[in-house]
Amino acid sequence: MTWQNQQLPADHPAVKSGGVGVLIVNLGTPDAPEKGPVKRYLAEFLSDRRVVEIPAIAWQPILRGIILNTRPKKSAHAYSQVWSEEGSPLAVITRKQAEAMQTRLGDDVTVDWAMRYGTPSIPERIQALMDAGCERILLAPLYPQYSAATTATVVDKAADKLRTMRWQPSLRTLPPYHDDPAYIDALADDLSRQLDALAFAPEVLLLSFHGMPQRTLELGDPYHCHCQKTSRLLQERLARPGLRFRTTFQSRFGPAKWLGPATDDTLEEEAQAGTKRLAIAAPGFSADCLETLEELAIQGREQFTEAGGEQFAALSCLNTSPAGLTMLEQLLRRELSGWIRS
Ligand SMILES: C=CC1=C(C)c2cc3[nH]c(cc4nc(cc5[nH]c(cc1n2)c(C)c5CCC(=O)O)C(CCC(=O)O)=C4C)c(C)c3C=C
Ligand SMILES: [Fe+2]
Ligand SMILES: [Fe+2]
Repeated sequence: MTWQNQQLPADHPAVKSGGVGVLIVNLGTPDAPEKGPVKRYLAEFLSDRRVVEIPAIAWQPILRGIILNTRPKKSAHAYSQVWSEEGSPLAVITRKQAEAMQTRLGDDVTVDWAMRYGTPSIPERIQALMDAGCERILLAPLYPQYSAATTATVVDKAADKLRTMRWQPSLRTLPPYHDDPAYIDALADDLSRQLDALAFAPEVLLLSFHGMPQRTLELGDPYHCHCQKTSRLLQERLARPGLRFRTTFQSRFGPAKWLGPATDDTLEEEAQAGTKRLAIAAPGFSADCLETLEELAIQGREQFTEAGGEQFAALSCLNTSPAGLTMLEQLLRRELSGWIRS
């Protein structure tokens, strides 16, 4: 960053300028695994019109009258099962990813992190980057597969903040990277390493992506196609004798039809069909979170073993693995091109 004060008149306020910032963003998480904080978080998340595409006049009474009075207790219990000493896994891992990027990218850039819902918020961190002199900001939503409910809503939130600013930073956004060789290589390396380290050889590797309403596919959201392409490219790289792949969608929410096949149904179906050894990976999540640590690793194991399966492993997300960080550095450097020395 450049201090330009020496060029300013003596009575001019101090201004920092000329810096480059990176803002890594993930979905968001409650501040504590308790009913109140979970309710606040869900109220913000599920009021986003990009997430629940039902007119507010119909949706808000259902959300406020039913969902926010029932779900927070259940979700808080689920969060309490995965919460760590340092906090919510999603927030902790995202912070560590940002710290690692700061180390790798060096002093040319200021790296920060934010959550789309909850804290630290996108507007607060954009302001902090501006205050630190970053006139150029690379906004990096860590969603390999684009969806309106994830990637687009991050950009919306940043734009809301920019709308309030007299002196706006220049903004770039990290494109989806679902088929980027750097991403596929990182997943292939990291998942191969994890498969090799298992005490058993799985018959099936289930690749589970977060679900979306089926309607989003019909409306033109590329999410489903991005997930299928990631899955195909990854399968080509992970092929090994005796290993079969399935691509599934998890975390169904609400009564509408969601993308399928559903992860939970598939776990049961596989066990009932005689599969005894199964591993599951979640390539669409950049960081382990409630959806992987509780829904897959805890509930998924129960579903599989109760239906007759014997050996089950939930593989970790890229998180702060060397392969994951190297990929992230590569993607960020590419998008920072022209802004920093390469
Ligand atoms: C990875 C991409 C994600 C997509 C796509 C996505 C869509 C989506 N999610 C919901 C509803 C919920 N998701 C919840 C948690 C959650 N979702 C993602 C990611 C995607 N969601 C993550 C990383 C997390 C974990 C957050 C954490 O704190 O660890 C939840 C909250 C938890 C719960 O109560 O079960 C809900 C609700 C919808 C409706 C949707 C698409 C329209
Ligand atoms: Fe979700
Ligand atoms: Fe879930």
